[in-house]
Amino acid sequence: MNFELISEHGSFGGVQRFYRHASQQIGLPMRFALYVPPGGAKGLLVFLAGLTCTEETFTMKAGAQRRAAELGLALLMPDTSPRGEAVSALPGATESWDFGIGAGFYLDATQAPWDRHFRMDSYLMKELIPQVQAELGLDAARTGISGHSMGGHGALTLALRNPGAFVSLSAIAPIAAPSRCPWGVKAFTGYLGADRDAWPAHDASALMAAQPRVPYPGGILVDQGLADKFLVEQLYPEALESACATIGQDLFLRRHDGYDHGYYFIASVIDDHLIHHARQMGLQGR
Ligand SMILES: N[C@@H](CCC(=O)N[C@@H](CSC=O)C(=O)NCC(=O)O)C(=O)O
Repeated sequence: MNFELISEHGSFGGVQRFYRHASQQIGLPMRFALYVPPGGAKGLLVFLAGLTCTEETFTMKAGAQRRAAELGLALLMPDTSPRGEAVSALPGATESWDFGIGAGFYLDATQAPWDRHFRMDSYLMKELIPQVQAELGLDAARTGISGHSMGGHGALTLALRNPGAFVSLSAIAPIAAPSRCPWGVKAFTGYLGADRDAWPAHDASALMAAQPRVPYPGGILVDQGLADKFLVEQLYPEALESACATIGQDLFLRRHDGYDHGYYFIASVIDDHLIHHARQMGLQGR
């Protein structure tokens, strides 16, 4: 494996590792975190983090390792964008927290100068996930994807753009209709261009409404806090709800009073997401 181990830490009988590797797709070094449960992985959950996050954020703040260990789930936590001097030097890469570094939006940019390194879709789907699956001896039937906010957008869009790549799908407070919200409009304009014809292919609600068949017959789990300051302006869960209803996709959209957009909310619902994925993989849930 061409992964350089940065650190490893015992965790609930398994091991939490942090790696660096030279990414062919990104053209730069990338970091990621991988939790391997005791006894080896029976399944793999990819969790994509949100704006401003790194591979450390979900790993250190969500508290997912305890239940992952019980379920036999490995957890893969990628970074949220390319980083380094070559990226920091790009105009606009560091000026705001919702674009550029820490804000890769899990797509392949088509617009210069972003198209050179901002290739998070190809990085994940053609490079990192296949390499980690091979390392763990797992295939798509034992791989699920989830994410938070921008990462929820990433999980939904990568799953819908790549039929058969994942057996299970969930999201926490996802950006569900990026073509309609300020975060998404800014990212899509910068990375994909102002021509909106290119946007529906990266918009979860548009993708869902266009599915020729129900993509996740076991249902999709989405949790949303109602005290989330980004809910009305940025997230649009009702657009995903409507799109799922249009094609007959079961969506378990749970709205929670009193929870905001942060990691206290994620930590409060993450066990249910791990169980959802384990069940879809045919692993025994508690
Ligand atoms: N700096 C921002 C807040 C940024 C923020 O809330 N990021 C979220 C993801 S938002 C959508 O993708 C996050 O997960 N942050 C990491 C954390 O540890 O909470 C501001 O000033 O509002």
